[in-house]
Amino acid sequence: MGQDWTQLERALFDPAGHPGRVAVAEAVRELMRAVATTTAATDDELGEVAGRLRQITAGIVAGDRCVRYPLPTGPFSGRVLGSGDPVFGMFNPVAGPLVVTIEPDGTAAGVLTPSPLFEGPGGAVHGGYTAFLVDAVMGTLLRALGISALTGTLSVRYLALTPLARPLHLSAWVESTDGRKVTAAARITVDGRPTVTATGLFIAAAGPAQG
Ligand SMILES: CCCCCCCCCCCC(=O)SCCNC(=O)CCNC(=O)[C@H](O)C(C)(C)COP(=O)(O)OP(=O)(O)OC[C@H]1O[C@@H](n2cnc3c(N)ncnc32)[C@H](O)[C@@H]1OP(=O)(O)O
Repeated sequence: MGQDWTQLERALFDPAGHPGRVAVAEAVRELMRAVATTTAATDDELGEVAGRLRQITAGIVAGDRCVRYPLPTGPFSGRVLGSGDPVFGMFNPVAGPLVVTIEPDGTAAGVLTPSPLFEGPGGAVHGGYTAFLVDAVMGTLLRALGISALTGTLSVRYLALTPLARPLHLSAWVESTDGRKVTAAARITVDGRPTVTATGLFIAAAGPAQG
């Protein structure tokens, strides 16, 4: 494996260097969950909250893109430190954030308890969301292995409903490489039982890595 992310990149990426941005993202995550699930607040109360929230938003001033720090091109190992991306990003309220570690054996392992915001059929996790997670873990693993690649084809097999409010254990590994085509695989396990398996055919960049 390459050099440890913690030595080379932490100063640039560590969310500890941006406590205000991390705190506001976490507060908004909690807000989104409360808004989507509350049965206690009345419609009038929520209408009044909407007005206050719009004032806060106006004070923050939205941009066009998420704030993210440049990705290392790899190889790297250890805990993935996300900034603005929608899966790992400590600055992104939509992100879990998923905590993923690149293991010394060249695999990825992570854990996330999904928010009710991603509820799908049967009170379980939405299948599009689990597909999103496995794609991101495989893509990040490739990045950690020094391969800058985009997903060409993603195949997801849903073995069983993935329950909400339980820790999802994600893992990913590389199956094979054929020129620019890299096949990775991933799995989601809940309480020791696999609920999702996936295969990703990733196409490595022909030119220099993109951030
Ligand atoms: C801190 C946090 C870190 C975070 C780190 C970030 C990780 C995030 C991970 C998220 C991953 C994503 O969601 S990525 C976003 C979703 N993906 C995309 O938007 C990709 C959109 N598609 C494209 O840009 C393009 O079609 C590419 C790059 C996939 C391929 O175009 P290309 O580079 O011109 O490829 P081309 O020369 O035509 O083909 C090369 C070979 O690949 C095959 N090939 C080409 N396309 C495909 C395909 N879709 N599926 C299968 N195979 C394909 C061809 O048959 C050929 O095989 P042969 O003839 O050589 O045998």
